[in-house]
Amino acid sequence: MPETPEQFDVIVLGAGPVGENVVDRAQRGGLSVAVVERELAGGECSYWACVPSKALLRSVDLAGEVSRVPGLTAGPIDADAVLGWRDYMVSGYDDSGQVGWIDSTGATFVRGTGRLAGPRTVEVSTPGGGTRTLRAEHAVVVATGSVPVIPPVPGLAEAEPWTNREVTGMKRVPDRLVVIGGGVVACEMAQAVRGLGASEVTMLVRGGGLLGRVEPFAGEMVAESLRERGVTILMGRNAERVERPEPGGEVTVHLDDGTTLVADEILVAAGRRATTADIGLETIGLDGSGPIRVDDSMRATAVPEGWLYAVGDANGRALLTHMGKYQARLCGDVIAARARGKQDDLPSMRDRADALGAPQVIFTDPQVCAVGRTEAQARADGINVRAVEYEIGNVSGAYLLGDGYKGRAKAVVDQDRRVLVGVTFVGPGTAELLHAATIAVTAGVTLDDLWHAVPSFPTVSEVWLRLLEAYGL
Ligand SMILES: Cc1cc2nc3c(=O)[nH]c(=O)nc-3n(C[C@H](O)[C@H](O)[C@H](O)COP(=O)(O)OP(=O)(O)OC[C@H]3O[C@@H](n4cnc5c(N)ncnc54)[C@H](O)[C@@H]3O)c2cc1C
Ligand SMILES: NC(=O)c1ccc[n+]([C@@H]2O[C@H](COP(=O)([O-])OP(=O)(O)OC[C@H]3O[C@@H](n4cnc5c(N)ncnc54)[C@H](O)[C@@H]3O)[C@@H](O)[C@H]2O)c1
Repeated sequence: MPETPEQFDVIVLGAGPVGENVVDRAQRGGLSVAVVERELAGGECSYWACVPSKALLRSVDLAGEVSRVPGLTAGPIDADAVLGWRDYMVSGYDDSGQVGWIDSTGATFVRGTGRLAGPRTVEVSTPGGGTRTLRAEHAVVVATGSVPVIPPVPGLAEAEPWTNREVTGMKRVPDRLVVIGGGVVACEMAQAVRGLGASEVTMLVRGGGLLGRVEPFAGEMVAESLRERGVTILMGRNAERVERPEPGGEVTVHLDDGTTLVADEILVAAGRRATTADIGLETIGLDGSGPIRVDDSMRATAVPEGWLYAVGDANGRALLTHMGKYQARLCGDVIAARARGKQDDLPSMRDRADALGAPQVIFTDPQVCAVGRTEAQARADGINVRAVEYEIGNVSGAYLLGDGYKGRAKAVVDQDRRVLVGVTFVGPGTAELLHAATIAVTAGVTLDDLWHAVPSFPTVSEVWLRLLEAYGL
């Protein structure tokens, strides 16, 4: 006899940071929620991405800062201690704290791999080999995140390359590392591995620059800094073939210019794809070949009756934890409102931030902090643009931070509305400047109003004043 499905108002597939936030908001909205997780509650972000990568970078970043301050010398970094700090920050890869938090919300945590089995139904294969069938009265929310893309280079998959999981979880620092990619993961991890003691780190960058989605000068400044730290960056170079005859032994990478590199490990940081291929989307007429398209309330556009939602990396809007969590908050609220027949289109219930351009901090030294559009994007969008730039090192607050401070700021202005549509800061210690820019871009604060937001002397924030002056105020 088929078992009776367990009934919930909402089923969330995936308990990463994004799924957890849907749980929180839907529970607060008075709905019963089940959340299904096949690995660790907390997701990629907590154990193999944001948290461990920033834990590994912290001492490297601080050593760079100390080296710029006269009278201080950074001692050698104790890599084992840093790896221990990383283990602490990921709670020893134990999710009992996060599961305890989910329990405390009143939601039902279900450990296992979930798959859609027709409309509103999720089948969970549990670790003990059993199956549980869950049925949602109101909504199923896909929050399954993303997985790394392994390019189809002959021999690469067989060489068991490192991905974000192995590099953030490394037990010891490899002496020689080859990195495929020039994006965010590649830059942050090249800096960490080199800073923690690798003697050779070589990046293979298929295009002509690093960090393709931000202003070009940001990639150039990060490239210069990585080179100064001893990282080799091969621009326009591709791996053609990879060999690792002995599992765990040396890796040989054959490049497209006929040369070879030999390393202890090879890290693939070539982008990610949404985890949608194996979650049963075909049972509801979707193909699972990419991110799930959603409207601004996170509802899947291709599903009749509107019971399927997708948030975070799974919808492909912005592969960033804070953006996924923002989507999750509004998604949980929208589902609760719709379930109760309440107004579901309050201003807080639609995604505006992704279209404006998600804020992002890249934790290299220099940090790269950007929100809104780049100048090129703004022009392509038909905005009447004028961009201004300023060397952050000329601001008193920056040069007081240490000798040879290098940084640059750029503001992209919509001349017709006299508002900022994009801001980029590149420089040490600029991460905390970004939120002011995010507020200005999101709220459409005019330059004439910004003029009255007086930055304190001597802080790096005085760069705001200099940008306005560069524009002509
Ligand atoms: C190295 C690295 C560093 C990063 N650093 C930052 C950073 O500093 N700041 C930032 O904002 N972003 C960062 N990111 C991006 C960030 O990690 C992601 O945007 C974020 O994790 C997305 O959250 P999510 O909940 O959508 O997905 P995930 O964190 O991937 O969680 C999805 C969860 O769903 C589960 N799941 C998947 N399929 C199923 C299934 N069928 N059944 C049950 N459970 C399932 C998974 O096990 C996982 O726990 C980084 C990414 C990487 C790779
Ligand atoms: N600090 C942060 O906010 C942070 C940190 C790490 C990751 N993330 C997020 O995680 C996501 C994934 O990061 P990522 O670095 O893997 O992706 P990415 O999209 O930033 O960079 C991918 C890189 O791989 C290269 N590439 C793609 N296919 C290739 C191929 N076949 N051969 C060689 N090179 C190839 C691209 O040219 C690019 O340089 C990003 O979207 C990012 O937003 C964020």
